[in-house]
Amino acid sequence: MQYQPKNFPVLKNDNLLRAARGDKVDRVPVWVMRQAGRYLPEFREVRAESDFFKVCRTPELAVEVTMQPIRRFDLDASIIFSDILVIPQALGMEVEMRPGHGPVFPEPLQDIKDVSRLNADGAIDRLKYVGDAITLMRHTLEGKVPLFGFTGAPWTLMGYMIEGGGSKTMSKARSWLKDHSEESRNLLSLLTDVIVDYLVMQVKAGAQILQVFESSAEYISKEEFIEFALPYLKEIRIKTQEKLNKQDIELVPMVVFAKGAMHSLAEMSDLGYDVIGLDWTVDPEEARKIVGPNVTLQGNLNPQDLYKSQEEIRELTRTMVRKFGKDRYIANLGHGITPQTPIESMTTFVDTVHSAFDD
Ligand SMILES: Cc1c2[nH]c(c1CCC(=O)O)Cc1[nH]c(c(CCC(=O)O)c1C)Cc1[nH]c(c(CCC(=O)O)c1C)Cc1[nH]c(c(C)c1CCC(=O)O)C2
Repeated sequence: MQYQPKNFPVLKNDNLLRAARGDKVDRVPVWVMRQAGRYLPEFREVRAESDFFKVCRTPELAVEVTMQPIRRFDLDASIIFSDILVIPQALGMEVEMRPGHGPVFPEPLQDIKDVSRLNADGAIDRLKYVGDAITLMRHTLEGKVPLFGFTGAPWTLMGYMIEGGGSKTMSKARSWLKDHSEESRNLLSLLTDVIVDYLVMQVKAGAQILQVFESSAEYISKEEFIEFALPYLKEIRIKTQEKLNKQDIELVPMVVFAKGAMHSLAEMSDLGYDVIGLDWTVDPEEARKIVGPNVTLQGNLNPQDLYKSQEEIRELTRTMVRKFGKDRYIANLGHGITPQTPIESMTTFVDTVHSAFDD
């Protein structure tokens, strides 16, 4: 089947894009990281039938799970179902998603010589299925809400590629930064170039806003973050916009979410991203003071708070939203929603965001 990235339905609810650009909104927009996930029984049903990466690679299945939270909750954005680890796959690395364990690379990068195994030629062609899912999703959404594309950031991808999966410390990857700085920089640059082309491809396919996940920033020091993460995050923003401009494609807002890097909010506010995603460790008013008025903030309820009573969730959410204020703000959790979260808590969260300024 051919998916044509044109004649998309007109966007009806553009509150999230307006918030990202700093324009006035009718209501505070809200979406949730991992909003398509195992806390939804209909998601578990799809996953019972199909392997994780099969869902990613089959546009009809990816669109089905992307639509699931949109059907259930009054959300202001959708995010295409995929994973950050599709990039290492496209570079030739094998990645499995093991139930109850998470991602596993049977053959991680064990030595700097292994970097030569990576094959960036044709990587974007091998990721065409993500573009196809995005295009089909734009048609399926009928303009209800905007669609996010996303990518992992270079340091986070490098970490998984070296550790061979999740890690409590990322110590092997960190020792590359220390003992093989130059080779680490080469790897981070290689990833940056692929990421830029991947993001441009997603926008061409129909993504209306982009989020860059630097989820493993939490494992490195501020000094390492400034040396090995920030420059590449900046390059991604600049080069993606340059390439879109050159091809006469309208720019889309860009979000940077660096979990565990709240020590560097001032530095992040200089990267030129429209939106900074906050994890739950930072106070909304403190964050606003540090970044100034010209960037949108996104976040940041602790996902664990969704295990509290509905009354407590209402109170915490309302307080948070009122601290951020109505302008230049997108409500979200401070990280992904977790599998055991009661569905009712998600409804309470979303509806409380929308009513936070009603009186
Ligand atoms: C680090 C990272 C990964 N993937 C991602 C990140 C960055 C964000 C973050 O920090 O959470 C990003 C991601 N992964 C997924 C999305 C989909 C879109 C969304 O709804 O947000 C997004 C944006 C689906 C997924 N990706 C994964 C699931 C759950 C696995 C399953 O369905 O079997 C989902 C819904 C698996 C995954 N994928 C990854 C891990 C570590 C795991 C296992 C952890 C877990 O089991 O929750 C890598």
